[in-house]
Amino acid sequence: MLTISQKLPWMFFPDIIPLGHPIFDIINSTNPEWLLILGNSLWQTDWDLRLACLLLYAFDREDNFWQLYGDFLPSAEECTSLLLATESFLVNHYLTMFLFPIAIYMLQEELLELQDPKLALTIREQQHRALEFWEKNWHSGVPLKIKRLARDPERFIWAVGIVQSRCLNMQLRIGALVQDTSMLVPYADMLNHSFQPNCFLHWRFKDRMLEVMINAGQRIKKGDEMTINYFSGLKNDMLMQRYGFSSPVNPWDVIQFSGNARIHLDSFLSVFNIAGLPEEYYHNSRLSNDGDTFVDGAVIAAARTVPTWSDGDVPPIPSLERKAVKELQEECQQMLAEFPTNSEQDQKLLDSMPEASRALDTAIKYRLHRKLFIEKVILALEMYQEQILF
Ligand SMILES: C[S@@+](CC[C@H](N)C(=O)[O-])C[C@H]1O[C@@H](n2cnc3c(N)ncnc32)[C@H](O)[C@@H]1O
Repeated sequence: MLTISQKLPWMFFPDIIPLGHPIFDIINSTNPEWLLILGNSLWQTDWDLRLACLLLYAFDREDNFWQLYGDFLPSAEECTSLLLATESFLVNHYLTMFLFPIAIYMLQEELLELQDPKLALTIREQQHRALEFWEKNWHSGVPLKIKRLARDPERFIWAVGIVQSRCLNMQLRIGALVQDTSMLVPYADMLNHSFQPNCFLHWRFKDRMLEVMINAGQRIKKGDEMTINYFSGLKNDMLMQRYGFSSPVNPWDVIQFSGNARIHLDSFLSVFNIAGLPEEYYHNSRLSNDGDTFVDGAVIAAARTVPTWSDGDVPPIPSLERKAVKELQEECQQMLAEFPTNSEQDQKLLDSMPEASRALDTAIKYRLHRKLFIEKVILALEMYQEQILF
């Protein structure tokens, strides 16, 4: 396990850096504040740069476990982190598939394929930040024992991508001290994320062990995948920033509506048998028909994101409710129309390039997931207006 904590002396557990090693000074020059969510970004502080330095140091130390574990980590080509997105020559599939019979090659940026300029900009900023850090600390005059940790910026940016996508951020109690800590935990870092996980992680402070526990009410059969919830409440753009994946059924995803139309939350929730409070909405499938698979995280997200009247504001009137549904659907259609491609084209594009780089594949899936989410909201609104019962 590699851990780095916020407060001085930042504890290494185990403590692997000998006093006086120059990597110690490089880590010490970073901002030790821990995980702030500022605006749209999760990383205004340097926990990832600090842990990347530590990881690179661990790889370099002879007979260290991390030299072996490195074989389990994804290579730059395999890692989904968008920090590794590059400029690449990509066959312009829209043109080849839909307009021209001959392949037209164009210089495309993988990040543009997100079809989300704000997210692309954030990732670009993250890339520059990592690059600047490498340039500052890996200049030509540094000693060989630093130089060989990351001979080129790609190696350092890969380490930051690994750290961001595989690190756990936890509050640990060690003795009387409670520390905000970033940890790379071998094997636990192989667990995938789920919005309905069957496991969770627990820090056993007595013997400093991280346990994988099974969630209450869950059974894991042989062959079942064990999953955990990386972070509650992360929208797809945030999941992309940190982990390089997105989901079409992320219950936390959001659509920013700008019109005045609103529907009644209680009637919407009851049509889809969604129960609980906004922070813990769940689908009460026992109340639904057998085999009802329509409600998933996307419909739960719709309940959170569609503008609604709160209880007691105004009584629901069917004709007004239907009018509001229409307006909300039109706004969703407008959002879909503003994308340069539709979901069908995105899916075809994905199917047509099984050899695409991980970053490109991830970027196209992200924009596809966005569209599938909006389409599901449109459909949910359609079903709602058909089923409003008063
Ligand atoms: C902590 S690692 C999990 C183990 C990883 N799948 C592996 O093979 O080593 C995090 C990475 O796994 C992938 N991942 C985790 N959960 C996922 C999910 N629900 N959907 C798609 N990719 C996921 C993403 O690439 C993410 O960056």
